[in-house]
Order: sequence, then C-alpha cells, then structure tokens
Amino acid sequence: MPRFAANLTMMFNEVPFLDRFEAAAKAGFTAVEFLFPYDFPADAIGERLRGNGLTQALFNLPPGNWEAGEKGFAALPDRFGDLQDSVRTALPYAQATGVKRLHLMAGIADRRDPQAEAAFTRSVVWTAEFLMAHGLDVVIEPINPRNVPGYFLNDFNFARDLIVELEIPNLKLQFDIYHCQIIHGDVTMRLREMMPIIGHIQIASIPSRHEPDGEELNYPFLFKELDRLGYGGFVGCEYNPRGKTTDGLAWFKPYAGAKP
Ligand SMILES: O=C(O)C(=O)[C@H](O)CO
Ligand SMILES: [Mg+2]
Repeated sequence: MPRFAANLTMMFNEVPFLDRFEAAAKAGFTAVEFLFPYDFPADAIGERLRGNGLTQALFNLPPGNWEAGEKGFAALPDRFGDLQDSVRTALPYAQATGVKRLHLMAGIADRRDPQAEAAFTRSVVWTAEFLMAHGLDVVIEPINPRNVPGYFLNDFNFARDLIVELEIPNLKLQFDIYHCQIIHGDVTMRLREMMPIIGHIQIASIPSRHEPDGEELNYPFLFKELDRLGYGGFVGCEYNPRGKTTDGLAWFKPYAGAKP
C-alpha cells in the first residue's frame, strides 16, 4: 500500500501553516511534505512533526526569489554561489525534520544552452556530494512547461539520462505523475522503466491538479502498480483541493494510517 504524504503547501490551507501538521495527522496521514519551510524556525517544524507523529517525506531547497519568478539556481551559470548558500540554508531544516531527501530545483534556463546544461550538471554533482556526507538524497524533478514556462528540467528522459550517467548513489528522480502525463504520457511504462532511480513520487489529477480521484488517469490502477513494482518510498499529494481539504479525501480513506 503506498504511503501518502500530505503536501502542506497545497492541502489544509484552511488553517495556518504550522497548524496543518495536526490537520494532516487527524485526517490519517503519517507523512507530510511541503515546498519551503524557510519562513519558520526549523525547530518549530520539528516540534510539529514529532508532536503529531509525522514523518517528513520531502521539501525543496531554497529557490531564490519565488515571488519574482525564480525557481532555483542549478542551471544558472552565474548563480553557483547562491546554489551553495541555499544548500547550507536547508541543512538545519533537514536535521530538525529528519527528512531523508531534498528537491534541487533547476531554475529558468534554456535546456539547449550548453552553458546551462554544464551549470546544471555541476550543481547536481556538488549538491549530491555535499548532502551525501549528511546522509541525504537529492532529487531532481522534470516540470511541465505549461505550469512553469522556461523551466530548465522539462523532460523525464533528460533527467533519467543524467542520473544514470552520473552514477551518484544519492541522486534520484522525483517522478511527479502530473508532470509526466502532461509532458510525455505513457505514465505506467515510464514508472516501470525508471523505478530503479525514483526517489520520490507525487500525484494530482490531470489536467486540473485536484484530488487524484478522476479525470485523465486511473490512480487506483497506478497505486497498485507502485505496489507491484515494490516502490517503498512516499507518494506526495501535491494537489489543490477542489474545496475543503477534508471533503475531498474519499480517495484516501483506504490508505489512511499506512506505515512503511
Ligand atoms: O511543481 C512541482 O511539481 C514541485 O514539486 C515543486 O516542488 C514546486 O515547483
Ligand atoms: Mg511536483
């Protein structure tokens, strides 16, 4: 049975951020993820996790000025220093939460630009090696160009080839099924092929990015497929609830309280 992580950036927005941990636990989640914790003290987040018996599945490294449109630095040749600073900023949050993987965002850059590609490879290698010493994995996530126009990492095959070529044991793929379906389709075959390098999975309905309970994909089939493939990681619920979060959790009822 997949172990679902509530995404606290998108779900349980009915209450302030620090109260979403309790809301997720009450709804039956045993794990959470979110985009960024950096507006809050690391210890406050650690306390909410422990107080509610939750495991932190994932969060992102600082992306730069999100409101101004920045989406990370990894592929930006002149931002390597910012990238290194962002990894050091995230470290105390990783230690306070006990998270085992961090998402390294690529940034807005042209994937056909050799300088951007070289910068991305350099950033990925540096980050993975730095975090390896702290027992952490790094995940990279292809994102569809409709949601984030101009995002460097917009192709699952490119991400797979880089991970396979670099052979860094703590470098893995963040397989967001929502993005995969929009970019390529053929989700089941890609899950089967890429399973050995997958470090985290995320879900949402396609095309509306709501609860995984209808529209373009048959999620119950995909959840069974993840079990069949022996996936032991987390499945992040990175969706915008259609209404009140708890009103949209009928899909989750069979899985509530799942332990690894
Ligand atoms: O957009 C997504 O799918 C993500 O997982 C990122 O963390 C946020 O851009
Ligand atoms: Mg995602």
